[in-house]
Amino acid sequence: MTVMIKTESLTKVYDGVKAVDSVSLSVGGGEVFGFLGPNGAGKTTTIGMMVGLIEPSGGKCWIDDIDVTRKPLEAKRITGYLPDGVGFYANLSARQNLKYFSRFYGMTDTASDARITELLRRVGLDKVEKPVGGYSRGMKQRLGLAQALLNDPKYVFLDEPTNGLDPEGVIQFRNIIKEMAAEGRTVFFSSHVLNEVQQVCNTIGIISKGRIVAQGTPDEVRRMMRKDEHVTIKIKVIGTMPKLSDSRIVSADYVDGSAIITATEDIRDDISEQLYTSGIRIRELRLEEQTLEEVFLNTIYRGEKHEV
Ligand SMILES: Nc1ncnc2c1ncn2[C@@H]1O[C@H](COP(=O)(O)OP(=O)(O)OP(=O)(O)O)[C@@H](O)[C@H]1O
Repeated sequence: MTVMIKTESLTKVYDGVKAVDSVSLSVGGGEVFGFLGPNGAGKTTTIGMMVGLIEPSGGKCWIDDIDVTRKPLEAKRITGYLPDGVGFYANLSARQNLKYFSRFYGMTDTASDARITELLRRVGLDKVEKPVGGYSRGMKQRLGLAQALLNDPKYVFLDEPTNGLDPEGVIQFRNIIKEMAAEGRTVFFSSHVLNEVQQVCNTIGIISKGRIVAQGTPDEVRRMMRKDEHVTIKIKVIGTMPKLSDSRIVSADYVDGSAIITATEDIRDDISEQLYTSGIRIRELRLEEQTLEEVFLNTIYRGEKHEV
């Protein structure tokens, strides 16, 4: 897959502290990329630099081979952006708000009217006439999405789009993201909720304290993060489980015919050999897979903030 969004050592320093620290990411065309990290990790700042709103202290970002720092206007033409906490004119309707934004894209009235009608229908706001001031958070988010799609962008950046939405709103949003991907758009969206990201993303990047700590498909990230972790092995035998001796065992819990072993590496073959030699029959011997949730939680407590 061709890489269409790329950052290289993207860095932002605020008051001597690196809010974003050498972030290098690559996202393939048509992918849905989940940018995952806890509050304050640097997601908004990274996206701000990627959409040309925040000037980086260092590093580079390309969208579709356009250098965003050097040609921000060119990049904005093919980019849609839903900021965290999107703002609208409270006394105008959804249509009037979108009409106002469409002027920034230099769209003709006929073109924008047709596009706005289609987008309002898509986000389920075509029948709502009241001013946006009376909208729920979910409705405002959906209107924000329509605004982000006004210029029919190839690249869509969504900053915490499901934050504060009720479960039904989250499902609607997820479906719209899937639709956008099916239309061939590349979607980059941030979240601090792992489940959100797992449901719709082909690839994910985890940011913690300004640094990327893992990147790849959900499976790859799981494996990558597990590499320097201890492994957990579950054993069940017929009869009594004997104590095992192996210098790579970090801790062990023995209960009747079973044991849970934490070791520095996968030692199942050696365990199997030991049990076999002692004449013990194995009923179960398996490696406990770490869930992506556990990987995420372990990861976010690891990153270090680097002083300049
Ligand atoms: N304009 C600014 N001036 C100074 N510090 C800032 C500024 N913007 C962000 N920061 C700091 O940079 C760090 C990263 O913030 P950022 O908003 O990018 O994180 P985030 O992952 O988007 O979190 P959240 O989900 O809470 O918005 C935080 O420590 C924040 O306080």
